[in-house]
Amino acid sequence: MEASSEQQKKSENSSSSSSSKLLLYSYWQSSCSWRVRFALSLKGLPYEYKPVNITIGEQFSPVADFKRLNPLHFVPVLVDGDIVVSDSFAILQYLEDKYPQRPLLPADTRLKALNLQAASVINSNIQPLHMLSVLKHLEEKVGPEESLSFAKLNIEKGFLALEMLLKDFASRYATGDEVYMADVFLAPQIVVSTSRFNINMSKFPTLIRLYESYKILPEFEASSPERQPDAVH
Ligand SMILES: N[C@@H](CCC(=O)N[C@@H](CS)C(=O)NCC(=O)O)C(=O)O
Repeated sequence: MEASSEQQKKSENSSSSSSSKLLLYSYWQSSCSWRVRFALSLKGLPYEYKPVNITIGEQFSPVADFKRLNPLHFVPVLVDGDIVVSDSFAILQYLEDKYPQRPLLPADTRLKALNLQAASVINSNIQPLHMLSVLKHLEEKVGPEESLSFAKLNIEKGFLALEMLLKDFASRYATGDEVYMADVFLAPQIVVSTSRFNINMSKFPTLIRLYESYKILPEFEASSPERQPDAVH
């Protein structure tokens, strides 16, 4: 009896979140949002797009009450029924557990660790050092030139680490011939670094080569900033 009521509860829980449409709070130019859009697209999961314009402070709007979704006021946020997950790293792990189709992590433990490490370098040691609020703060306190050189220095440092980490494993994609989490983090980061921060990629031959593979992936193209409903052309 107990087992069956437990099973029923489990199936109610999963159906309550799997029957409702996924919602993604996103900003078209946000690389962190792009990672999630890319992952959703790879997994073939439809979702409703909820735009949050972080350049005009919509993430702080008391009307939208965004802090209830993410107390840090950052995009992306994924809502799956009554489950709310923020931070692209956590969101990708959540998607991996809940929607295992087209895995974002390989079964091989070494390659899995490498994917997590590469994603973490971008999530912890590159993007947070060039994010909007950090650069705005530096611009005000130290100046626009210093703020830009701080961002560039940290992107290059992170890319150098990724180049070293991946060069012996990369094939068509970062850790072999399948697209995994490292790629999902790396592809948008390369675009943002070159287009917004003018990073010269010649020092990173492995990353340049990987980008050639990303460019032609339909899931990457479909999740690109220009293809989003809030894009300004
Ligand atoms: N580690 C977080 C970082 C989130 C983050 O920094 N989001 C940026 C956009 S990529 C943001 O919302 N910035 C708004 C701000 O800086 O105020 C994630 O991967 O989701």
